[in-house]
Amino acid sequence: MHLKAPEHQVAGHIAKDGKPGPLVDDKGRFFKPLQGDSRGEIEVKFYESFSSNTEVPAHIRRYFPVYHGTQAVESSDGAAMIVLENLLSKYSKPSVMDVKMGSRTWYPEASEEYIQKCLRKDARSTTVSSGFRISGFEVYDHKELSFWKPDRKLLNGIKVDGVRLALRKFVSSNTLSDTSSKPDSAFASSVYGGSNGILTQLLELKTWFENQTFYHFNSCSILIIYENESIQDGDARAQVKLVDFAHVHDGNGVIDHNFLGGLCSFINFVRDILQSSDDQSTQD
Ligand SMILES: O=P(O)(O)O[C@@H]1[C@@H](OP(=O)(O)O)[C@H](OP(=O)(O)O)[C@H](O)[C@H](OP(=O)(O)O)[C@H]1OP(=O)(O)O
Ligand SMILES: Nc1ncnc2c1ncn2[C@@H]1O[C@H](COP(=O)(O)OP(=O)(O)O)[C@@H](O)[C@H]1O
Repeated sequence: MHLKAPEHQVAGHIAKDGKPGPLVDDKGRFFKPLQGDSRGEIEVKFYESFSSNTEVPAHIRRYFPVYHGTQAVESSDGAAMIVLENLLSKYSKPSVMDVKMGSRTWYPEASEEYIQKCLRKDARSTTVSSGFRISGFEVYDHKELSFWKPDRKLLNGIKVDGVRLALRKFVSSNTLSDTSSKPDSAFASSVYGGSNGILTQLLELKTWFENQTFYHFNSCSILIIYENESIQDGDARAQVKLVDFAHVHDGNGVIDHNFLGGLCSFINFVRDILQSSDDQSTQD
């Protein structure tokens, strides 16, 4: 089995200091190392529960990676990994964004030290103010014919205006590394809009989150993906997926207000960008 590091990982842990990072194979699978601190255990428990939960409707299940169990990976010194569907295996030039949901990324059961660390990051980013933060993104630049990724440390400190700009850049075709050029939002309507677009998918997820009380998705991310190879022919292949369940807890019959609030806020940002790009094209 030939495994390699994923080409388009936009956030999260990577192989460092002797610790394994995620890997992908050529059969469409993504291997995520089981993290210590009970995180790996929690994530496996979530996937096992979710996979067998017959009350999750099929149209919601499609927003989650398919789970293929766990496996010791020889080429990674026998490290235990969670085997998932590689969400990008069918994309050739994907643009990808990771949005960490919720106005708090900590939860009362965590250690005081961990809570303080999360609180600092939440306050410095738009987590507290807007209910989500952009953890990372990568976008294909159609002028430069290459991928562009903003610096993660800079991205962690952006405020509301920075989020609006990032969401525009994510759907723009012009030179993105040039800070003086205004993002053209050329693909806003094909990616964010339409009956298969990001907004429609987010709204479908929101309807489920308004009712589901099985899980509390602490510190979980939404991945947004689209294909640049076909976007200029109007085929965006836009997808919303949920990832990172290392801090999911039982919902115990209570709505996940933290995730739901962040999702509503994120929907408003996306809707505003769609609205302003519609207004712009009417003026042109
Ligand atoms: O260790 P750090 O400071 O890089 O923090 C990780 C975060 O990176 P950040 O700097 O916030 O972008 C990282 O955030 P991203 O997934 O990169 O958005 C995770 O929150 C990670 O925790 P976990 O995988 O959810 O358990 C975080 O790891 P822990 O701090 O929970 O170990
Ligand atoms: N199933 C998947 N398929 C493809 N890419 C993925 C998948 N899961 C995660 N990723 C990529 O890896 C990144 C980190 O994943 P995540 O589960 O959040 O790891 P961590 O727990 O280290 O934060 C995501 O931002 C995304 O780029």
